[in-house]
This record gives sequence, C-alpha cells and structure tokens, in this order.
Amino acid sequence: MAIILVRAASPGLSAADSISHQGTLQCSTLLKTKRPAARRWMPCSLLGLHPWEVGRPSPAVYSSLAVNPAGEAVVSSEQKVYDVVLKQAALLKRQLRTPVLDARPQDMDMPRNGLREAYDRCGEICEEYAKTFYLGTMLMTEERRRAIWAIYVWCRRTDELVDGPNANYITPTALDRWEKRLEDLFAGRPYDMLDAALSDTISKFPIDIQPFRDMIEGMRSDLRKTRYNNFDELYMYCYYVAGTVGLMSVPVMGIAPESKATTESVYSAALALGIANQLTNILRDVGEDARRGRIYLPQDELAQAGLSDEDIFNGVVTNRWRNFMKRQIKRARMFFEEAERGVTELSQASRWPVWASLLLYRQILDEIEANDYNNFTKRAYVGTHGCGCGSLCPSVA
Ligand SMILES: CC(C)=CCC/C(C)=C/CC/C(C)=C/CC/C(C)=C/COP(=O)(O)OP(=O)(O)O
Repeated sequence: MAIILVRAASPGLSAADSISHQGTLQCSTLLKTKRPAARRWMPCSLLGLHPWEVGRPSPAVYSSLAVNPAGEAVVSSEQKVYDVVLKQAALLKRQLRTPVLDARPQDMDMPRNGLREAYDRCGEICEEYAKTFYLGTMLMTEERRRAIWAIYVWCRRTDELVDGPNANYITPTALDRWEKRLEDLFAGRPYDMLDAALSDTISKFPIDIQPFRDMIEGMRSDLRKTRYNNFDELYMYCYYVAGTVGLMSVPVMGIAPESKATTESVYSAALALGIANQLTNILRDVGEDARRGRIYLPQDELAQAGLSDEDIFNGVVTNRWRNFMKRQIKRARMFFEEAERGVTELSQASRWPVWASLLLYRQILDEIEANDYNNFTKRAYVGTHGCGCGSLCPSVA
C-alpha cells in the first residue's frame, strides 16, 4: 500500500513515464549529437555555454573541458567513464541470456550456514550505517537484498580504509593489497567472511570487477590529491568513489522485464545517481573537508567566481559564495534528474530503495539553500523522516 501511494506521488515512478535518451542535443566537455552508430563531439565552449546550462543533457554529459592547457583535444573524463558504462552494459546483455533471477524459487540458492551468517552480518552493517536504504532493501527478493548488502559492505570497508580511524596509516601499498584481495575474491578465494558474501554474490550475478577496481583507484587518488583543477577532474573522482556503486548495483537490482530503455541508459542513470550523491556530499561537507585541508570544488570555477582557497578556509558566506554555490547545486540537481529517469526502468522491487535514497540525498541540496549556503559551519542534515514520503515512508513506520 505504502509503495503504491509513494509511487503515485513520485514523478519518477509514474507508469506513463518513459525515458527518451534519443535524439537530444547533448553537452559535456563537449556537445555531442548522439546517434546509435556514432558520437559527434563539439566543444561547449564554442557556443559560449556552460555545459549544464544548455538544457537537460542525456547520459552523463556534464564535464567541462576537452582541451588541455596546450590546446590539444583530450578525451574527457565523462567520455572515459561512458566507455566503462558501455562495457558494463555489453557484459550485462551478454550474461543475461541466463534465466531471469526473479523467476527462480527464492530458496534455490540459499547459502549454506557460514555464508548465511556472513550475509546476515552484511545486513547488520548496512542497517547500522544506511538505515533507510536497508529498510528499502527489505522489499527486494532475498537473493538481491543479500547481494546489495554484500556490495554495500565491500564499498564501506574500502571507504573506511581512507576515511576511517586508521586512515592516517593507509598507504598506496595497503590499497594494492586490498586490490589483490579483491581479485582473489573474484576468483573465488575470499579472505574473510564478508569477502565470502561478496564472492558468493558475484558468482550469482553478472557483476564485473572493473567498478570495484575503479573505486580503489579513487581511494588512491584521494591519498595524493587535495585539489581539482576543473569539473572534468572532479567528475572522475566522483565516478571513482560513487558512480562505481551505481554500476555495481544495476546487475543485482535488475532491469524491469517490461522496460523499453536501453541497458546503457539504465547504467548511465545509475552512474548519474552516484555522481549526484557524491556532488551533494561534497557540497554538504565543504567546511569539514576544508578543515582537513581538502577542497573538492573545481578550482577554475572558484576563480571565475572570484573565490580562492583562502575564502574557503576563512568560511565566510558572501554573495560570491552564494552565486558559486547556486551553480554547483544546479549541476548536482541535473544529475539527480538524469538518475530519476532511470529508476522506473529498474525491476519493480528495486525501485523503492533507490527512490527513497535519491529523495533523501537530494533534500540535502534544499537544506543547503535553507541554510543560506552556509556549508562552512552548518551541516545540512536530512533525517530519515525527511525523505519526502511523510508517514508513508517505511523508515517512519
Ligand atoms: C538509478 C538507477 C538506475 C540505479 C540505482 C543505482 C544506485 C544504487 C546508485 C547509488 C549509488 C550510491 C549509493 C553512491 C554512493 C554515494 C555516496 C555519496 C555515499 C555517501 O556515503 P557516506 O559517506 O556514508 O554518506 P553520509 O556521509 O551521508 O553518511
């Protein structure tokens, strides 16, 4: 019942809504007209436009530079990531010739005792750190739910390496070891029980190792990099640490059998949600990051707005800052819009947790505005009761 009502109230979930990713003029570092057989590129700057001001572009198309300082054309981050999307989509299409998971009896692949315990532990961790999302996963089939927990826990542990209590001791070598462990678990040789859950998951779903490797690469880059010259660099970072989660999730969440959308477009939407979440996270945490000497904002855009690192460290909300933030928020919202269109294409039971987390995270942007753009000393906070679903939200029940 709750879900039906929430669906009716959620534009992204209307049955009549369908994605049209065809034929639109798209913009990125480059503008591109997308055709099935070819992608043609034209620098946005030729039109004197900021990419995200050209109108709602289609899949992952918001990077801002495609020339290096020497004026040479370079492949944008967005294009590099789109190539990963295409690869993931092709793999999924190839591997999904196997039976539809939903059609299998739920108990068929029930894990043996040790594994069951491992998955339960993953569920507990997910519940502890991401309660709303966890509650949403309870609507999925058991197999999918356990798989999502296992992926979540691996990502959480990876993040903890550079963000957790031992972060100061983490070296590139430690990340190399973590990557070796990842390869082992993909080869069916898990190191501990939590790895064993993921190892089991990848044996059941068509999940590729690349987004996992890329996430570790993101942690490596976080160790050495504290500034981002432009949005192209920031986009790559967001892909590494969050877009990857979207790509990992699609094979488990599943595309609705009735969906007319292309596999690539669903992956693009999943990627967009990861990017949107990460951009939002960055905008929420500007003050906190600055206190750690980090600025995850495009330096060129800061300079254009007349702002410097000093302004960020001083943390005074000025009109320049407000204007800068307005543009950053606008861009993050465009990624959310892109993501929204993909939610409807997921298999029915996977939509709600994704939708709930999208609403919840997007509200952080509203909250930053409500705080008059003071993200230096005020943390935009959205409680689990604030996901826009009122009393229909399962997190309230
Ligand atoms: C839309 C479609 C087709 C599929 C959905 C695919 C998915 C699940 C995408 C979600 C990707 C995701 C959850 C990325 C992580 C983003 C992120 C910024 C997480 C922040 O984690 P924490 O650092 O724990 O955040 P808090 O600090 O807010 O607790």
